[in-house]
Amino acid sequence: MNAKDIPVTVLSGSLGAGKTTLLNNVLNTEENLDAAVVVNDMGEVNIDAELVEETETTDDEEIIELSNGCICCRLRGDLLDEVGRLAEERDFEYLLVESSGISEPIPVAQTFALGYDADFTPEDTGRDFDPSEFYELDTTVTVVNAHSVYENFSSGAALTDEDVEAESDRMPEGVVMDQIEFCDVLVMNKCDLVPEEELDEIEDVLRTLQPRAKIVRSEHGGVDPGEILDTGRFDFEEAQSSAGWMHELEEGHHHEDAAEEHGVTSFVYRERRPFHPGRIEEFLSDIPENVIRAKGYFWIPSADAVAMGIDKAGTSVRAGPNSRWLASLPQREIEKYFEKYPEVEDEWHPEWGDRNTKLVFIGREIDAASIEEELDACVMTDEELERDLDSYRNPFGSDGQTEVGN
Ligand SMILES: Nc1nc2c(ncn2[C@@H]2O[C@H](COP(=O)(O)OP(=O)(O)OP(=O)(O)O)[C@@H](O)[C@H]2O)c(=O)[nH]1
Repeated sequence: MNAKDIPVTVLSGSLGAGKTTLLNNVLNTEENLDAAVVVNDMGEVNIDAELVEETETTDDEEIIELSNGCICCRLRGDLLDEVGRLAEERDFEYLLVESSGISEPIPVAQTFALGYDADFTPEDTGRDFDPSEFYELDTTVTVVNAHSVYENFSSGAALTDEDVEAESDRMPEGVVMDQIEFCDVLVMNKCDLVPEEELDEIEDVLRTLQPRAKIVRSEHGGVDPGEILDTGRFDFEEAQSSAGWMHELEEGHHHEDAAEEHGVTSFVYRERRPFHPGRIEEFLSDIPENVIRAKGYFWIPSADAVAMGIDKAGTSVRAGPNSRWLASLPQREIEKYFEKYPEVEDEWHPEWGDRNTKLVFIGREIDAASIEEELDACVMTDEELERDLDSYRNPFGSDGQTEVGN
């Protein structure tokens, strides 16, 4: 193995701020980028990793998924385990870690900066591996949604730290503030959604909160890879002197799972039968407010060849064609796919093939049972399924994901 330290970039940012978009952008911009990627998602199903995988990854890239927990707490040992395994297996130039929207950035950074400590000994993972031997924390990046900063502060009043605290309560992660305060690069994403003349003000707010970071504006995560990879910006001494970092050192890692601490829960909805297009459209235009984020895909009969994706971030709900169902391809192609991914064949439905619905909901104190009930009511009845399926209207168009409702 190479003794050289691999620079690590840790991406943080609130739910839906655009971390995955930025990650994909960076992976696709630079040809032959020799990077390994760790994606951490809160839900049981790692939709983020699926979304990252959908974009073309070259053989040079490897994506590790860590699901159902957050890498700053419960999955911290797993993170160490995986990056240890990676370093043993092969050489690569960069390690990119996308933490879940609710991860506290400090413990994640500490994992790389300090390696094991008294609480996380190699014995915990049965591995004699200290990440700081092979990795060097290089850049901590926080992606913020410029639009939500704008929406919260557009009253014209002076912008204070309290405003941001208030915003982070709403967001609903008190973590947002930590994420802004603790980073080397602050990506102000979704600039396209903010009036041009407001951008400077938003940047001022962010700079007040985080004078040390380099602020980079972006639209759809379009950031030059050089801004976040191997920048050498992480400064252990300086980071250590920041209040949050000290606090974390003193507290140790016995904090609750960040998810529970902030009342954030998630659940997955799965269904084999299609949704009635009209009813699911209605559901999507009226998703309960405490659902902060919804992601995934569903099937409606009127769009037989394509899976409909949904993406809710803040008040915006987008839905529309996402990717083709395998079942719509020629049999020969399907067989080829089965050879490569036998698990897909295992789940194949005799009539519908791979068509199915998988939706992840993340929210603050969400009522999973009632959402499930509402979705169940969107599923087509036996009677409806007997009709000619092509006769159903597709309300989501054929042009990618577009805004639903209001
Ligand atoms: N208008 C606009 N939309 C954006 C921009 N960046 C990302 N989006 C959209 O915002 C939504 C959320 O983006 P993601 O990249 O999935 O966000 P994320 O931070 O990875 O989300 P989580 O993993 O759930 O925390 C998607 O629908 C993106 O297409 C942007 O700059 N402008």
